Amino acid sequence: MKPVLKVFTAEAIRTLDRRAAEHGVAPLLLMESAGRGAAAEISAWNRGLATGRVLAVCGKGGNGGDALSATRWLGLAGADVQAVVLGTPHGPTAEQERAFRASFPDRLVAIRRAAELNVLRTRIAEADLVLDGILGIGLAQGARGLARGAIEIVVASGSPVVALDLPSGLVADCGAVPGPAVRAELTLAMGALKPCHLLPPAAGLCGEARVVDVAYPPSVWDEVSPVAHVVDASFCGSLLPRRPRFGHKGTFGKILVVAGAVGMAGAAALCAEGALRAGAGLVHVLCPEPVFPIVAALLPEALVHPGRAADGMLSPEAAAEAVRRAQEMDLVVVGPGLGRGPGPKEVVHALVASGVPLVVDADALFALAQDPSLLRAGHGEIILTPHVGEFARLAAVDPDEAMSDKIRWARGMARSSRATVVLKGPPTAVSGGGDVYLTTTGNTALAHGGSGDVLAGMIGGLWAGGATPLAAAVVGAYVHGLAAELATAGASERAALPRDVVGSLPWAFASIEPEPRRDS
Ligand SMILES: NC(=O)C1=CN([C@@H]2O[C@H](COP(=O)(O)OP(=O)(O)OC[C@H]3O[C@@H](n4cnc5c(N)ncnc54)[C@H](O)[C@@H]3O)[C@@H](O)[C@H]2O)[C@@H](O)CC1
Ligand SMILES: [K+]
Repeated sequence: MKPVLKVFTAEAIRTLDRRAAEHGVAPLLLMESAGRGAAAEISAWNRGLATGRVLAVCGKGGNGGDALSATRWLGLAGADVQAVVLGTPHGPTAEQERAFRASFPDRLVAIRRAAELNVLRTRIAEADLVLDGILGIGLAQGARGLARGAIEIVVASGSPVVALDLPSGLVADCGAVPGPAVRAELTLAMGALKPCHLLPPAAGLCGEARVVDVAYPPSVWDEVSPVAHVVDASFCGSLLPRRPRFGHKGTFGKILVVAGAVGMAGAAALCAEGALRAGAGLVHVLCPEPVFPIVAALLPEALVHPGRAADGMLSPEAAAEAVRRAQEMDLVVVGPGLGRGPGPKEVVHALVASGVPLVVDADALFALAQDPSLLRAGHGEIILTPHVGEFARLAAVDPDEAMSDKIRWARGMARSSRATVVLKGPPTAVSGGGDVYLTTTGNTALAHGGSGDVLAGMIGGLWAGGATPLAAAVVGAYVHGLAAELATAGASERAALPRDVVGSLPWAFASIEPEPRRDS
């Protein structure tokens, strides 16, 4: 079983191509393996469309060659195939053009000028399925010229599209959509996933993304490093902290949750429950005195302490108590529903300065963003759990840029702050400054206020239970998403709430726990 799915940049794929050629594997052999694999995948995906009228729209580069090869194989299997080639192909793509003409005479038309694009319009109207081979990883900016015209025609046609490697018009290495781009029902990533298959908004144009094997010599994979890893259940299961059979509540970690304000008592309760359900032995909550009875009533398992309050929030005077209580714990989760003002700011700054291990979430991220230098000066271990908006404020970057390039940004902030960064999803990107891990579990049930509070608590619970900060963050994000999926099995994503998600955690954890579930 593959523990993780690796994600590669366009540059890494070009290195694979180059090294394969240096090992003596001709580009045409790679292209043919990609094309044949794509044809098999398309047939498995929808046999009816794969044996109907199939039109390949091909650029002059390698992506066009993939489409010509795949379509030739579909034609050999009985499909009624046509190809439109834009411009004059070179290299292996020219070989593919010759092979296509030889196999299906009069079924290939070459377009050299924009004025001839009407041919494409006519052919598309007659097709049941379009294979998009206009542009692949060769695109670094918005498509221009013939390619752009062809993309616009494919989009306007509304025909079902299978994209080869990536929907034309996308840039492989990020989720940005720099110009007109094809919307595919199925995208066949050649050799490996690229960031555009995972990151919004580009990932929204890929439809279902599947990987097609390309016949690289196995050794060349060792010569490139993935830019990210998509984690799965077995990988997360292997990262779970062990639960010794004779363990007691002290064995599994003591956590202080510093959270809540008037009107946001639920955030503190959801966070504490997330920590308990992620396995923490003891969870204390420090919240402003006015909400103390509510938090205590919401969660009988937590030990709740009333903190000094001003304006319905913790007051600056509560900072000393927060630090004192923190020092008796394994770690602190600070931020959910904490509010914004001098009290929360003072509390957060004092906790960061104290050096206690911290999960910093929500309003505590806001307090940190007011003085990010504090983060770099802090000497304790810190996990930051921002959503894109919070991240943008902390890193002083445009939110759209942070979202579409979150692999790079998560790693960059982890490096500059020396914290573990959880840049929340979908997908969620986690990095401790080295590898970046993506979790793709979850659904729109998580798009309700309160979800993040549960996640911050879970990460704290896993960390206190013995996971490394990176493992706690990865497993927390993965299982949080799984719990949302379980909470919506046979139920509506719109109606499932964070408390349903938190209630599904026992089953979500069970689905990743390796057997046996306990150590003796
Ligand atoms: N070894 C190989 O030959 C393999 C090729 N593969 C395929 O080859 C693709 C990469 O091939 P290429 O490097 O030729 O790249 P592409 O096929 O993505 O496109 C390159 C072409 O696009 C044009 N172009 C670049 N920027 C443009 C812009 N802004 N507007 C319009 N046109 C633009 C270039 O002039 C060039 O002709 C992969 O995506 C994949 O589909 C893979 O199947 C793996 C094996
Ligand atoms: K394409």
